[in-house]
Amino acid sequence: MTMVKICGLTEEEGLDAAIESGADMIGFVFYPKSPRYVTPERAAELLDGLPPDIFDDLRIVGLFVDPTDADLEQVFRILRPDIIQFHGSETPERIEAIRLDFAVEAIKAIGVSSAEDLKAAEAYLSVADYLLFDAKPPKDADRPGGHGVAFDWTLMQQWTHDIPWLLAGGLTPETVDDAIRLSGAPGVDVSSGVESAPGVKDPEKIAAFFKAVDG
Ligand SMILES: O=C(O)c1ccccc1N[C@@H]1O[C@H](COP(=O)(O)O)[C@@H](O)[C@H]1O
Repeated sequence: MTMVKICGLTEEEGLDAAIESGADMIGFVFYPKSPRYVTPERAAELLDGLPPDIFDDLRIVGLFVDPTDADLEQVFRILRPDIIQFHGSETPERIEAIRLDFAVEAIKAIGVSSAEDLKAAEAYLSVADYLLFDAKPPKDADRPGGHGVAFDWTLMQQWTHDIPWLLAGGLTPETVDDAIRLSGAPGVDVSSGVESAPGVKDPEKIAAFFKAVDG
């Protein structure tokens, strides 16, 4: 079974569609420059209405970009993500320290445009619980992800390490089956590809995405 993460949830409709479709992970973006930014209070409000047994099979991911301890504390005072997604330039040492201090698992996002980027990712093997391979952002971008941009999925055929990993970047219901086949990904992560507008998830696209993954 391919692991699926739906990221950048802001509204009940998208959250319900992700859960009904069987998401393994759902992500909240705690990066203020993102159109998918939510306050910790809003994320907690969205989660509060859910039956407790949902969390037996669903992991909550908090996405941060180069967070300070204060950024993390501000969120952890209100809700406790199971996993932090590090989507900035965090060093392996910084991730290791946060993992221990906040007793949380870690996804490290790696921007990929060449095989050299895969080599650089090896530095995170001992400190991350998962790696997430995403396209690099466009040059003038004000945020490092969530642009709907894909990279050459076949590059991932060179990745041979055992660590669990997710493929991200520009995935859609139309492309995800090819992406899995060409990359060999054990998991996929999508945000803009299942939206009707930036920050607005489309329940029909979420359902179609899962259908394509399972297909
Ligand atoms: O979604 C964002 O706005 C965002 C902001 C800052 C860092 C990462 C962000 N999104 C993540 O980027 C990848 C790929 O997204 P997409 O499917 O291409 O839209 C994914 O992990 C998002 O969660």
